Amino acid sequence: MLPLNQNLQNLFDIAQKPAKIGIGLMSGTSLDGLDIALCKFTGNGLQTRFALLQFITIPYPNSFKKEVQQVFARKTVDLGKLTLLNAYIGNYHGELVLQALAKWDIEPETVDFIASHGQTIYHAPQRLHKQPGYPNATLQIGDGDHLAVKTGILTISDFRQKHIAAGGEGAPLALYGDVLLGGKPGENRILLNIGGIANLTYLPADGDTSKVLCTDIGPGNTLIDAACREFFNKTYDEDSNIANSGTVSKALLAALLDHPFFAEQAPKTTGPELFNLTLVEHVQATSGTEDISKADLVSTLSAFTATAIIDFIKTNINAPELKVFVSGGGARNPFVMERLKQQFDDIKDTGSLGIDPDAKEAILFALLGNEALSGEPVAIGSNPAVLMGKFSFPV
Ligand SMILES: Nc1ncnc2c1ncn2[C@@H]1O[C@H](COP(=O)(O)OP(=O)(O)OP(=O)(O)O)[C@@H](O)[C@H]1O
Ligand SMILES: CC(=O)N[C@H]1[C@@H]2OC[C@@H](O2)[C@@H](O)[C@@H]1O[C@H](C)C(=O)O
Repeated sequence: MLPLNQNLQNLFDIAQKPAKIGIGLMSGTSLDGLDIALCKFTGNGLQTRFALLQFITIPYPNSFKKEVQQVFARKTVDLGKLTLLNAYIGNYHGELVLQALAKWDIEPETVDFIASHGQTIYHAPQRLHKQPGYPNATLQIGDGDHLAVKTGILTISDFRQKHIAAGGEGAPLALYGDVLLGGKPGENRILLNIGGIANLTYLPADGDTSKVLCTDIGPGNTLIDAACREFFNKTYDEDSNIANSGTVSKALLAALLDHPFFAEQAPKTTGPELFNLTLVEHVQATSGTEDISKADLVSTLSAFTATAIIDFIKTNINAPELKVFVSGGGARNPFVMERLKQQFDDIKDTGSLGIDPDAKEAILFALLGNEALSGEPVAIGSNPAVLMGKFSFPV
């Protein structure tokens, strides 16, 4: 038998390690920064055990956000810019990983793999694009080869394409992490992530995976952030100061909740391609609420996020003694959280499960990387049973 080349030999060796050190990277739709989670894994599948060794969010400078916003969730873009950004982001994320490792005093050689989500640029499930003959589609940029070469670490990336190839919408991938790490026999649990978009996983007390539901719900922070950027020159509504200074417009809230997306059957996915300020302007025009103040608008958009979540859970999840565990930046939005607390008796953040609420999505990608290396496809209801991610070698 011929010897394996160096890349394949290293891959083989890493895959066989009983304990692996992996870095999960998430750059979400909020474009606030790169989440970097250094994790240790033993086992795989339902036997996975993990420890979060280090976590940091490295904020993006405004100049970078502006660059990405030129192509983000836009139907028409400068293809030259998109091409440059694909390479730039891969390399930049590699630099940020090296910075984080230096800060933690950890040698890159001690890390077995990086699992990188990349930056979603456009998410186009059929329900959005409605073009006959075209499949569900999604695009994440920040090429894994650049990360691997920059850091010298085996990199696994572009996780969503396999999910689509196997019949999914490419999201939410939280399903796989939540089922492996978040369930507890005897407890009806909801793991709710309020990022740019809000999504949840319902894990039933009896462990019956055919009843597990994982879906996007609607906007999380994306509309609140967009209104703050547009009208207040702020990146987000810190501590809900703006929302609390305004009044919710009942007419606008009802009109927003009337959007057909909410009547569509779950599981379903969405993004800022649908939930954006153009949609809000349109709904304001049709509901005669164009003249409300900008603070009232932020209040109403915050109420929209909370009410869409509450309505979804009340309509779709009929289970007693629900325990709701929240993660994502929205867990720090008091206006949204207050409304959720009024409806659910048992609601806490995922920290009470030992999962840092800010790190949860970065941990998810590290976990998906661990599965890609040494797991087996896990069947959860009718969800695609696949191992996801593409391998990039440092040399
Ligand atoms: N103190 C706070 N008050 C209000 N909102 C906050 C606060 N801290 C964070 N947020 C919200 O959280 C957002 C960041 O959330 P997060 O990092 O979960 O987004 P993301 O990872 O980009 O999302 P996604 O899950 O959609 O990919 C901010 O843009 C802001 O809207
Ligand atoms: C296409 C895409 O990037 N979707 C994100 C986004 O952010 C939240 C929600 O929309 C979720 O569906 C998904 O990310 C998480 C990590 C997921 O796949 O579970």
